[in-house]
Amino acid sequence: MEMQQLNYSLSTILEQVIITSKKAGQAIMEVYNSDDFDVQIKGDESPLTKADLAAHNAIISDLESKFPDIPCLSEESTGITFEQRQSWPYCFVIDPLDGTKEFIARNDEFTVNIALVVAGKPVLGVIYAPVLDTVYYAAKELGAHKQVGNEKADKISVRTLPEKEGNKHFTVVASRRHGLDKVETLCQNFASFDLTSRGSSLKMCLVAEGSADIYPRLAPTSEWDTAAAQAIVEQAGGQLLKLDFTELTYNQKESLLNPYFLVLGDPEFNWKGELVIPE
Ligand SMILES: Nc1ncnc2c1ncn2[C@@H]1O[C@H](COP(=O)(O)O)[C@@H](OP(=O)(O)O)[C@H]1O
Ligand SMILES: [Mg+2]
Repeated sequence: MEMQQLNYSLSTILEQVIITSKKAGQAIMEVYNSDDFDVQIKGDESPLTKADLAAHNAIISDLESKFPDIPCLSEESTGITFEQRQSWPYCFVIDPLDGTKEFIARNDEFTVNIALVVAGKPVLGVIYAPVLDTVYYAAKELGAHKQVGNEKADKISVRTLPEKEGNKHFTVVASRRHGLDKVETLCQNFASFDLTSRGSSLKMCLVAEGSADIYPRLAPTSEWDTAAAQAIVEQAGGQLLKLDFTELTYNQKESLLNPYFLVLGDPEFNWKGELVIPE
């Protein structure tokens, strides 16, 4: 499917999606500050709060009115079958509140994720962290940016691996909650590395902005957890790849679960030669 089928430019969509992500962030903050989360447990045993639903509603009503011909696939959408979405040439892929467990734990590391997927690839992504009032955004051919509050937006890019005592030194970012033992195995050939943790899509933003070198995700995620971040990482010069080093795709299969994946910074480094990929 060609890009020109979209009825809007990516810069028009990006401008609106940033506004929408901040509105969703405000809806989340109202719940965060009220102490009335009303935590329920969903069918997949993940938690759901009033904030997830308030953010979902804010995003859907905004995007449906601004871009009526672009369908929305949100973590909190129900009843959309694969048969229906299979025919979509493009769609928004939305996680209204990524890091619900971090939200409940009150550690501030949660985000609103909105991506535009065209023909299976994320071409635009916005990640907004409401407590940090920080937005990461990117679109194809427009680069990746980070903006804190009302400060000037900075262009971001992945970094070249730093050296320590003559060896490459890696900053590895990992989930607080999932797959840490497997990460240690994956990194066993690194001469030196340090580990840092973040909730939600902020892990991928750390690689995109050149604060971390690799984020291995050896635990389950869904398409809305990665679509926006993949656009940002790629525009920042990095990669988000499956364990066989091929690309992740979106809205191409019935299951919305992602395979395990690697987020890689330095594009010049021989990651394939250095990582110990689990079976
Ligand atoms: N068993 C599972 N299946 C699918 N996704 C899972 C999962 N366990 C965790 N996740 C995903 O991992 C995300 C949190 O990752 P992390 O712990 O790295 O911050 C969750 O985002 P949500 O908070 O949006 O549900 C959820 O989507
Ligand atoms: Mg999520």
